[in-house]
Amino acid sequence: MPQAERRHLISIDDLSDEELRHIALRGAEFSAGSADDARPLADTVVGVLFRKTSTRTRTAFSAGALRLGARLITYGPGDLQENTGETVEDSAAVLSRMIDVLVARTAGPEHELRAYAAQRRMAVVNAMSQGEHPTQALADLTTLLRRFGRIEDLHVIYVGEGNNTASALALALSRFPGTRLTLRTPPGYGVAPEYLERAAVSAKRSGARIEERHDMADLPAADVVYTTRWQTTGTVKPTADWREVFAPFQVTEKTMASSPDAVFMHDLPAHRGEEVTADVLDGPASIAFDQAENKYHSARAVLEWCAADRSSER
Ligand SMILES: NC(=O)NCCC[C@H](N)C(=O)O
Repeated sequence: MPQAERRHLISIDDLSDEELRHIALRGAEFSAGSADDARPLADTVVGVLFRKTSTRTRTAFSAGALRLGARLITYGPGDLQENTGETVEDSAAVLSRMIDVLVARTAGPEHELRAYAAQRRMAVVNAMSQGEHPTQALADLTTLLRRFGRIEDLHVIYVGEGNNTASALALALSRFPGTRLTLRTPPGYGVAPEYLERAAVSAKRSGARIEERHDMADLPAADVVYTTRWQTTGTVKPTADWREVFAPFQVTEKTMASSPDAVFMHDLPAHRGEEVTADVLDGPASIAFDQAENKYHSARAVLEWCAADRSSER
Protein backbone atom coordinates (compact mmCIF):
# COMPACT_ATOMS: atom_id res chain seq x y z
CA MET A 1 0.00 0.00 0.00
CA PRO A 2 1.44 3.45 -0.88
CA GLN A 3 2.22 5.75 2.02
CA ALA A 4 -0.28 8.52 2.74
CA GLU A 5 0.85 11.97 1.63
CA ARG A 6 -0.53 14.92 3.57
CA ARG A 7 -0.46 18.72 3.51
CA HIS A 8 0.96 21.08 6.12
CA LEU A 9 -0.29 24.44 7.29
CA ILE A 10 2.60 26.31 8.90
CA SER A 11 1.97 29.67 7.24
CA ILE A 12 -0.90 31.22 5.31
CA ASP A 13 1.68 31.41 2.52
CA ASP A 14 1.72 27.60 2.36
CA LEU A 15 -1.72 27.87 0.75
CA SER A 16 -2.46 28.79 -2.86
CA ASP A 17 -5.19 31.39 -3.40
CA GLU A 18 -7.52 28.55 -4.31
CA GLU A 19 -6.71 26.54 -1.18
CA LEU A 20 -7.08 29.60 1.06
CA ARG A 21 -10.49 30.37 -0.42
CA HIS A 22 -11.54 26.72 -0.21
CA ILE A 23 -10.73 26.44 3.52
CA ALA A 24 -12.45 29.77 4.29
CA LEU A 25 -15.58 28.75 2.37
CA ARG A 26 -15.60 25.26 3.85
CA GLY A 27 -15.37 26.79 7.33
CA ALA A 28 -18.36 28.98 6.46
CA GLU A 29 -20.27 25.88 5.34
CA PHE A 30 -19.54 24.16 8.64
CA SER A 31 -20.48 27.38 10.47
CA ALA A 32 -23.79 27.64 8.61
CA GLY A 33 -24.52 23.97 9.34
CA SER A 34 -24.69 23.24 5.63
CA ALA A 35 -21.62 20.97 5.42
CA ASP A 36 -22.42 17.28 5.18
CA ASP A 37 -22.08 15.36 8.40
CA ALA A 38 -19.69 12.75 7.03
CA ARG A 39 -16.87 11.66 9.32
CA PRO A 40 -13.88 11.95 6.95
CA LEU A 41 -11.37 11.54 9.77
CA ALA A 42 -12.78 8.21 10.98
CA ASP A 43 -9.45 6.37 10.52
CA THR A 44 -7.33 9.31 11.57
CA VAL A 45 -5.27 9.90 14.71
CA VAL A 46 -4.61 13.55 15.56
CA GLY A 47 -1.88 14.60 17.99
CA VAL A 48 -2.48 17.86 19.85
CA LEU A 49 0.68 19.44 21.28
CA PHE A 50 0.40 22.74 23.16
CA ARG A 51 3.47 24.26 24.78
CA LYS A 52 1.52 27.45 25.59
CA THR A 53 -1.86 28.17 27.12
CA SER A 54 -4.88 27.91 24.86
CA THR A 55 -8.64 28.01 25.23
CA ARG A 56 -10.02 28.46 21.71
CA THR A 57 -7.47 26.91 19.37
CA ARG A 58 -6.86 23.76 21.38
CA THR A 59 -10.56 23.16 21.98
CA ALA A 60 -11.49 24.00 18.38
CA PHE A 61 -9.03 21.47 16.96
CA SER A 62 -9.74 18.80 19.58
CA ALA A 63 -13.53 19.10 19.31
CA GLY A 64 -13.27 19.48 15.53
CA ALA A 65 -11.17 16.33 15.17
CA LEU A 66 -13.49 14.33 17.42
CA ARG A 67 -16.59 15.53 15.55
CA LEU A 68 -15.00 14.51 12.23
CA GLY A 69 -14.48 11.04 13.65
CA ALA A 70 -10.75 11.18 14.53
CA ARG A 71 -9.11 9.93 17.70
CA LEU A 72 -6.88 12.23 19.73
CA ILE A 73 -3.58 12.06 21.58
CA THR A 74 -2.85 15.18 23.60
CA TYR A 75 0.63 16.20 24.70
CA GLY A 76 1.29 18.77 27.40
CA PRO A 77 4.26 21.15 27.30
CA GLY A 78 6.66 18.76 29.03
CA ASP A 79 5.52 15.40 27.65
CA LEU A 80 7.71 14.67 24.62
CA GLN A 81 11.30 13.44 24.95
CA GLU A 82 12.41 16.67 23.25
CA ASN A 83 12.37 17.91 26.83
CA THR A 84 15.15 15.46 27.67
CA GLY A 85 17.19 16.32 24.58
CA GLU A 86 15.72 14.30 21.69
CA THR A 87 15.95 16.28 18.47
CA VAL A 88 12.86 17.67 16.78
CA GLU A 89 13.85 15.73 13.66
CA ASP A 90 13.90 12.42 15.56
CA SER A 91 10.65 13.28 17.27
CA ALA A 92 9.05 14.05 13.88
CA ALA A 93 10.39 10.83 12.35
CA VAL A 94 8.74 8.83 15.13
CA LEU A 95 5.41 10.67 15.41
CA SER A 96 4.91 10.67 11.64
CA ARG A 97 5.06 6.87 11.59
CA MET A 98 2.24 6.66 14.11
CA ILE A 99 -0.17 9.56 13.73
CA ASP A 100 -1.74 11.37 10.78
CA VAL A 101 -1.94 15.00 11.90
CA LEU A 102 -0.04 17.03 14.51
CA VAL A 103 -1.63 20.29 15.67
CA ALA A 104 1.09 22.19 17.52
CA ARG A 105 1.42 25.47 19.41
CA THR A 106 5.12 25.91 19.96
CA ALA A 107 6.91 28.42 22.09
CA GLY A 108 9.07 29.99 19.47
CA PRO A 109 9.84 30.60 15.83
CA GLU A 110 8.47 28.47 12.98
CA HIS A 111 11.66 26.45 12.52
CA GLU A 112 10.55 23.73 14.96
CA LEU A 113 7.28 23.37 13.05
CA ARG A 114 9.17 23.31 9.75
CA ALA A 115 11.36 20.51 11.17
CA TYR A 116 8.21 18.55 12.03
CA ALA A 117 6.92 19.23 8.54
CA ALA A 118 10.02 17.89 6.78
CA GLN A 119 7.98 14.76 5.94
CA ARG A 120 4.53 14.32 4.43
CA ARG A 121 3.15 11.24 6.19
CA MET A 122 1.88 13.38 9.08
CA ALA A 123 0.27 16.77 8.39
CA VAL A 124 1.52 19.56 10.65
CA VAL A 125 -0.75 22.46 11.62
CA ASN A 126 0.66 25.62 13.19
CA ALA A 127 -1.68 26.38 16.09
CA MET A 128 0.25 29.64 16.71
CA SER A 129 3.93 30.33 16.67
CA GLN A 130 5.86 33.44 17.55
CA GLY A 131 5.52 34.94 14.10
CA GLU A 132 2.17 33.80 12.79
CA HIS A 133 -1.25 32.48 13.76
CA PRO A 134 -2.58 31.05 10.48
CA THR A 135 -5.56 29.17 11.91
CA GLN A 136 -6.79 32.42 13.48
CA ALA A 137 -6.67 34.15 10.10
CA LEU A 138 -8.58 31.29 8.48
CA ALA A 139 -11.27 31.52 11.17
CA ASP A 140 -11.35 35.29 10.59
CA LEU A 141 -11.90 34.79 6.84
CA THR A 142 -14.75 32.41 7.64
CA THR A 143 -16.19 35.03 10.01
CA LEU A 144 -16.04 37.71 7.29
CA LEU A 145 -17.73 35.38 4.82
CA ARG A 146 -20.48 34.61 7.31
CA ARG A 147 -21.03 38.27 8.12
CA PHE A 148 -20.58 39.96 4.74
CA GLY A 149 -20.90 37.11 2.24
CA ARG A 150 -17.54 38.10 0.75
CA ILE A 151 -13.97 39.07 1.60
CA GLU A 152 -13.25 41.09 -1.55
CA ASP A 153 -13.55 44.87 -1.18
CA LEU A 154 -13.89 44.79 2.62
CA HIS A 155 -11.92 47.26 4.70
CA VAL A 156 -10.53 45.97 8.01
CA ILE A 157 -8.84 48.26 10.55
CA TYR A 158 -6.55 46.36 12.91
CA VAL A 159 -5.60 48.28 16.05
CA GLY A 160 -2.95 47.05 18.50
CA GLU A 161 0.26 45.08 18.68
CA GLY A 162 1.53 43.75 15.35
CA ASN A 163 1.64 40.20 16.69
CA ASN A 164 1.16 36.71 15.24
CA THR A 165 -2.56 37.41 14.66
CA ALA A 166 -1.79 40.61 12.72
CA SER A 167 0.86 38.91 10.54
CA ALA A 168 -1.47 36.08 9.56
CA LEU A 169 -4.33 38.51 8.92
CA ALA A 170 -2.11 40.61 6.64
CA LEU A 171 -0.98 37.54 4.69
CA ALA A 172 -4.57 36.33 4.34
CA LEU A 173 -6.33 39.59 3.42
CA SER A 174 -3.59 40.49 0.94
CA ARG A 175 -4.84 37.68 -1.32
CA PHE A 176 -8.27 39.20 -2.00
CA PRO A 177 -8.91 41.76 -4.75
CA GLY A 178 -9.96 45.16 -3.47
CA THR A 179 -9.61 44.18 0.19
CA ARG A 180 -7.98 46.78 2.40
CA LEU A 181 -6.18 46.27 5.72
CA THR A 182 -5.32 49.39 7.71
CA LEU A 183 -2.90 48.48 10.51
CA ARG A 184 -2.60 50.97 13.38
CA THR A 185 0.11 49.58 15.63
CA PRO A 186 1.87 51.29 18.56
CA PRO A 187 5.31 52.71 17.71
CA GLY A 188 7.89 49.98 18.27
CA TYR A 189 5.22 47.25 18.14
CA GLY A 190 4.52 47.01 14.42
CA VAL A 191 4.06 43.92 12.29
CA ALA A 192 7.41 42.24 11.60
CA PRO A 193 8.79 43.59 8.28
CA GLU A 194 9.16 40.08 6.85
CA TYR A 195 5.37 39.59 6.99
CA LEU A 196 4.58 43.07 5.68
CA GLU A 197 6.90 42.44 2.73
CA ARG A 198 5.26 39.10 1.97
CA ALA A 199 1.79 40.65 2.26
CA ALA A 200 2.86 43.47 -0.08
CA VAL A 201 3.89 40.96 -2.74
CA SER A 202 0.48 39.23 -2.57
CA ALA A 203 -1.36 42.57 -2.46
CA LYS A 204 0.42 43.77 -5.58
CA ARG A 205 -0.71 40.65 -7.42
CA SER A 206 -4.30 40.63 -6.13
CA GLY A 207 -5.09 44.33 -5.94
CA ALA A 208 -5.48 44.36 -2.12
CA ARG A 209 -4.10 47.26 -0.02
CA ILE A 210 -2.12 46.77 3.19
CA GLU A 211 -0.99 49.92 5.05
CA GLU A 212 0.55 50.38 8.49
CA ARG A 213 0.75 53.52 10.62
CA HIS A 214 1.81 54.02 14.23
CA ASP A 215 -0.85 56.52 15.35
CA MET A 216 -4.62 56.73 15.64
CA ALA A 217 -5.17 60.03 13.80
CA ASP A 218 -7.51 60.30 10.78
CA LEU A 219 -9.00 56.85 11.18
CA PRO A 220 -10.88 56.00 7.98
CA ALA A 221 -14.34 54.42 8.03
CA ALA A 222 -14.19 50.65 7.64
CA ASP A 223 -16.31 47.49 7.67
CA VAL A 224 -14.44 45.91 10.58
CA VAL A 225 -12.48 47.19 13.58
CA TYR A 226 -10.27 44.39 14.96
CA THR A 227 -8.06 44.33 18.04
CA THR A 228 -5.98 41.94 20.11
CA ARG A 229 -4.77 41.83 23.71
CA TRP A 230 -1.75 43.86 24.70
CA GLN A 231 0.18 40.96 26.22
CA THR A 232 1.04 38.71 23.29
CA THR A 233 1.91 35.14 24.30
CA GLY A 234 5.56 34.60 25.13
CA THR A 235 6.57 38.26 24.80
CA VAL A 236 7.96 40.69 27.32
CA LYS A 237 7.70 44.44 26.74
CA PRO A 238 11.20 45.93 26.54
CA THR A 239 10.34 49.22 28.28
CA ALA A 240 8.46 50.01 31.49
CA ASP A 241 6.39 52.77 29.83
CA TRP A 242 4.70 50.48 27.34
CA ARG A 243 1.19 51.12 28.71
CA GLU A 244 1.55 54.80 27.85
CA VAL A 245 2.57 53.81 24.32
CA PHE A 246 -0.42 51.45 23.98
CA ALA A 247 -3.07 53.65 25.67
CA PRO A 248 -4.04 55.65 22.53
CA PHE A 249 -4.67 52.33 20.77
CA GLN A 250 -7.50 51.23 23.07
CA VAL A 251 -10.66 50.55 21.03
CA THR A 252 -13.50 52.60 22.51
CA GLU A 253 -16.95 53.83 21.42
CA LYS A 254 -15.11 56.83 19.99
CA THR A 255 -12.96 54.56 17.80
CA MET A 256 -16.10 52.77 16.61
CA ALA A 257 -17.82 56.10 15.89
CA SER A 258 -15.49 56.71 12.96
CA SER A 259 -16.88 53.50 11.41
CA PRO A 260 -20.58 53.67 12.35
CA ASP A 261 -21.53 50.52 10.38
CA ALA A 262 -18.50 48.47 11.37
CA VAL A 263 -18.48 45.22 13.29
CA PHE A 264 -15.94 44.68 16.06
CA MET A 265 -13.66 41.63 16.04
CA HIS A 266 -11.14 40.36 18.61
CA ASP A 267 -9.06 37.18 18.55
CA LEU A 268 -9.52 36.87 22.36
CA PRO A 269 -8.77 36.46 25.21
CA ALA A 270 -9.93 40.00 25.95
CA HIS A 271 -8.89 42.32 28.75
CA ARG A 272 -11.74 44.79 29.15
CA GLY A 273 -10.36 48.22 29.99
CA GLU A 274 -7.03 47.55 28.26
CA GLU A 275 -7.14 46.98 24.49
CA VAL A 276 -10.94 47.41 24.35
CA THR A 277 -13.62 48.89 26.54
CA ALA A 278 -16.37 46.61 27.84
CA ASP A 279 -19.08 48.61 26.05
CA VAL A 280 -17.48 47.80 22.69
CA LEU A 281 -16.60 44.14 23.36
CA ASP A 282 -20.02 43.43 24.87
CA GLY A 283 -21.90 45.89 22.65
CA PRO A 284 -24.12 45.40 19.60
CA ALA A 285 -21.33 45.77 17.02
CA SER A 286 -19.24 42.99 18.54
CA ILE A 287 -19.06 39.65 16.73
CA ALA A 288 -16.06 38.51 18.80
CA PHE A 289 -17.78 35.45 20.22
CA ASP A 290 -19.18 34.37 16.83
CA GLN A 291 -15.61 34.77 15.63
CA ALA A 292 -14.43 32.51 18.49
CA GLU A 293 -17.05 29.90 17.55
CA ASN A 294 -15.80 30.04 13.98
CA LYS A 295 -12.43 28.78 15.20
CA TYR A 296 -14.15 25.45 15.72
CA HIS A 297 -15.88 25.47 12.32
CA SER A 298 -12.70 26.58 10.58
CA ALA A 299 -10.63 23.96 12.45
CA ARG A 300 -12.81 21.27 10.90
CA ALA A 301 -12.14 22.74 7.46
CA VAL A 302 -8.38 22.81 8.16
CA LEU A 303 -8.33 19.23 9.48
CA GLU A 304 -10.35 17.93 6.55
CA TRP A 305 -7.94 19.64 4.14
CA CYS A 306 -4.72 18.56 5.92
CA ALA A 307 -5.68 14.99 6.71
CA ALA A 308 -6.78 14.06 3.19
CA ASP A 309 -4.40 11.54 1.63
CA ARG A 310 -3.12 13.00 -1.65
CA SER A 311 -0.93 10.02 -2.66
CA SER A 312 -3.45 8.91 -5.31
CA GLU A 313 -3.34 12.41 -6.92
CA ARG A 314 0.29 12.03 -8.01
N1 LIG B 1 -7.41 33.15 19.48
C1 LIG B 1 -6.27 32.80 20.09
O1 LIG B 1 -5.60 31.87 19.65
N2 LIG B 1 -5.94 33.48 21.18
C2 LIG B 1 -4.74 33.30 21.91
C3 LIG B 1 -3.58 34.10 21.39
C4 LIG B 1 -3.83 35.56 21.18
C5 LIG B 1 -2.65 36.39 20.74
N3 LIG B 1 -2.43 36.30 19.34
C6 LIG B 1 -1.39 36.05 21.51
O2 LIG B 1 -0.39 35.66 20.91
O3 LIG B 1 -1.37 36.20 22.71
